[in-house]
Amino acid sequence: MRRAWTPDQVRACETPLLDAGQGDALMSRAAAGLANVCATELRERYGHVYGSRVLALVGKGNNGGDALFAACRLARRGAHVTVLLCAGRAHPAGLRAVRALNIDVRELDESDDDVLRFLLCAHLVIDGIAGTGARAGLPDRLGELVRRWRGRKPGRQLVVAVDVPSGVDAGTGQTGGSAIAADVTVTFAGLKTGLLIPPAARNAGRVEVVDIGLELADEQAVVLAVEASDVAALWPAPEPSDHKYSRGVLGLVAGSARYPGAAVLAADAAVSAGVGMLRYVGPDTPGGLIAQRSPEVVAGAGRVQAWALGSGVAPDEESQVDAIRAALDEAIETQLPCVLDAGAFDLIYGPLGMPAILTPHAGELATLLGRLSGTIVSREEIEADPARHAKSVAEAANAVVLLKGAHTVISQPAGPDYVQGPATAWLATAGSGDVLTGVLGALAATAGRKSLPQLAELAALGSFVHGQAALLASQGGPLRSLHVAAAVKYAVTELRVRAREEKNVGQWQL
Ligand SMILES: NC(=O)C1=CN([C@@H]2O[C@H](COP(=O)(O)OP(=O)(O)OC[C@H]3O[C@@H](n4cnc5c(N)ncnc54)[C@H](O)[C@@H]3O)[C@@H](O)[C@H]2O)[C@@H](O)CC1
Ligand SMILES: Nc1ncnc2c1ncn2[C@@H]1O[C@H](COP(=O)(O)OP(=O)(O)O)[C@@H](O)[C@H]1O
Ligand SMILES: [K+]
Repeated sequence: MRRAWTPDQVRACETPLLDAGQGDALMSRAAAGLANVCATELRERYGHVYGSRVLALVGKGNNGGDALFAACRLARRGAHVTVLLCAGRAHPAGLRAVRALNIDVRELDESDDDVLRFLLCAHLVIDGIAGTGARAGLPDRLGELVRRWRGRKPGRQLVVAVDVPSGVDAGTGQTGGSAIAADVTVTFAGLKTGLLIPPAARNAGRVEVVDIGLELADEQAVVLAVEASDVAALWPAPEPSDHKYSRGVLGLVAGSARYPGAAVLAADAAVSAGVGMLRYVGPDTPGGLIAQRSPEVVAGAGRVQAWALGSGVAPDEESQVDAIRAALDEAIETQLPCVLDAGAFDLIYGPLGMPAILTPHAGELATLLGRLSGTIVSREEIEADPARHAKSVAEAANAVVLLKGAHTVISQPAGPDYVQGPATAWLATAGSGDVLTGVLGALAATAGRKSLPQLAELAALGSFVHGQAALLASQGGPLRSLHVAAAVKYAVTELRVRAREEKNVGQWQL
């Protein structure tokens, strides 16, 4: 599991060390780790550190201090370093150190063309403008220069951000008007929440963590991300004594005459994800299509351990809307977990009476937010701060909210958020959300876990595997949602086999 902590948590962890006079040692470790990553990246991209042109952008805080000490280390290894002071002042000891090495130090009072020339000619730009102490957005002139640089940036140029990309809010993940887009972010002690949360997560690039001797407690992390090594342990697997009913039956109310495909895709995905049994509730179209494609599926209502409701159900499809209502009533009575999508959102007016995962995209989240809390928010506003808006709906609906998008944000009323990064943008195609509903439904039915924190973890697991299946289906090119559904089986199998091989254990020992 990847874990992230708020800047305040990291600061609280630093304080005792700073009080004990360890500040210089922390910065020295941070700078050493940063310089090592920069050197490795330079060697990989250009073959050498010696002779490479490095530009360090330096703000007035400790983030700039890290950049200055790292710049010294690179200069000692033969790099041609230029320092650009972006805020007039800079970390005094760091500045003394670069001056002692006769490193070229410039200020932002150079002309725009000169600053742009420095930015465009460097092999490596180190972004030490601002770190965890900063707000979103860059100061006006700097922001404008960064925008112009981004528009003309050479493809091979490397940008390494110190701790967080400048211009992002290290806590909330907001980016303001302008921010640095890094290839690599070298962060200290542990990930800051803004490195996982979109839109800032897009600016971070690959994130490397440098150990500077702080101990952040795993259980206090507030943003998590499921990764490949978690799947084998978390994915519900049958015991030798299991049968189809003990494994878990999923009820699916999805699809309609207008949108039959949604039901076919969700059913296919649930079967591919290894549900004990799937019961499909709905009209002959799409019921007949499901029977043709997935003969494992049983038609008609019956006892289930979870419901997946709403994909491809239009509000005027009365019989399907009634079936969703009946399933919700049953779920409230017996506390069955439900996965709610699309057409099921129209039936949510307040806190839900059963454990549930809602799977809106940004437009659907905007509608839910309006209905549940009277807040009018546009799709764009949600995309600029998805974690906050997902949390509002999670609280108002007392449910897990999985907000779909390039990054998937999973929020719950109390407990950590999860953010799953994009696996492949080819997944942005019709029907891929219906596949996700099927995967989540299968997990809810077979995991036997229904507290909201457990459902949030399952939602993150389902989202991660959905992405892995998309990678298998895509192979770097276009994909069909139907193929993503089929690939769910292979994604789970591959990750389980890999874990078995790594642990060198037998078939039943995971
Ligand atoms: N405190 C420590 O012990 C350690 C801190 N480290 C570094 O220190 C950083 C935090 O240092 P600071 O608290 O000095 O904070 P920053 O280096 O983020 O600087 C904050 C200052 O930048 C200015 N600023 C605010 N928003 C800005 C923006 N959007 N663009 C440009 N400038 C802006 C403000 O005047 C603010 O005072 C961390 O991110 C990390 O890089 C590391 O050296 C490791 C040890
Ligand atoms: N740019 C993107 N990169 C990666 N994944 C994406 C991107 N855009 C959308 N997705 C994912 O694709 C799926 C789309 O779901 P949804 O919007 O419900 O589509 P549909 O209703 O057609 O099934 C979600 O899982 C979402 O997270
Ligand atoms: K930075």
